[in-house]
Amino acid sequence: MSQTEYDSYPPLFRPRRSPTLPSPDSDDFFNQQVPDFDPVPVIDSECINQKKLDEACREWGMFRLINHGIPLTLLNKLHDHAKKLFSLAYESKQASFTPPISYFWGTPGLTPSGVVIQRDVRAQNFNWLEGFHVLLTPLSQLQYEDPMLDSFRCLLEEYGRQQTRLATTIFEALAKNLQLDSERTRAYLSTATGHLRVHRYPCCFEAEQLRAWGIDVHTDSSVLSILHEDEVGGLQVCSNNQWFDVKPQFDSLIVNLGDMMQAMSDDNYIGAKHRVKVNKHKERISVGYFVLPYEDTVIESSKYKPFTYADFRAEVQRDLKTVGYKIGLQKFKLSETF
Ligand SMILES: O=C(O)CCC(=O)C(=O)O
Ligand SMILES: [Fe+2]
Repeated sequence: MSQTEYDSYPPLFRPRRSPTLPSPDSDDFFNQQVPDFDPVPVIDSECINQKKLDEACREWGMFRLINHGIPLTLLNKLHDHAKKLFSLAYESKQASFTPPISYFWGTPGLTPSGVVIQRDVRAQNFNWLEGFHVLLTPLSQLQYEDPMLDSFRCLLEEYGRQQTRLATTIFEALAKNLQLDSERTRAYLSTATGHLRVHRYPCCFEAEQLRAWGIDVHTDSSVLSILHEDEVGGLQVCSNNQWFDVKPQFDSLIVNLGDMMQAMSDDNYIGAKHRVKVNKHKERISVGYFVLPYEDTVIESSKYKPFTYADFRAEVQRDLKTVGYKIGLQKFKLSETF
């Protein structure tokens, strides 16, 4: 890449001196080798094994979904388009996108419409990523004049439809295992809240000095998140206090449970703790789908005070502004009674 090609990077991410070329045998933490072994439990979407699904949710809060039915051509096109848009000049990305597709960088902490939440000064560590936050429901009522943007919109819409289908199937299987009654099953998943985050993780040339993360350790606030990633790798998941590299596999998806699912399951299922490493020499693209409960539905749980997603989101936004990070479910936990 020539120096001008870094025009697409947010200024803070641009190399301060010429980036060093990768040495062929370097195999350090930031110069990832794709792991041979994949630790994440596998679930076949065409024939869901309820017991295996239950175990994966209890132990990992994450599983790999195979036979998901999303055409590879759609995935390829979506990634190609995303790469093209990310390679536009940073200033033009900042200027050209408004909801329902908004551009962000440096933090995944956004308001529902995709505006970066200004965090407390103590948390001015940047996450080494940029992205498009996409609201799916309004997307279908819109057309862009720019043909490139409009074909991106069409791909996002189709991808969103596929994700809605999968999220519904997965949630029904989870609700069955948890024996949620049909009224709760209906109220706990609102596919109208579905949104996408298309990410690019730029190269981080000074990874050792900066100690940066693509995304720092977190749990998602969602009911479910469904991730598709390219072949670069970098996603890690924590299970039983140990970190594992998730093996990138272009033809499968990674599903992780969010905080809402953890609360709905009375803590029997885990909201997966995960993070993304930076890479010194390769950019990475991933696309996440996130789905929430209806905002005013009260989530009843034996472990938490009754709360709505709107309460939860307000608390998370307050925490980001005041302490700089998300405290999350802990804030709603009922004190243990002995
Ligand atoms: O890019 C990834 O692999 C993970 C993204 C993620 O964790 C998130 O957006 O919450
Ligand atoms: Fe996440």
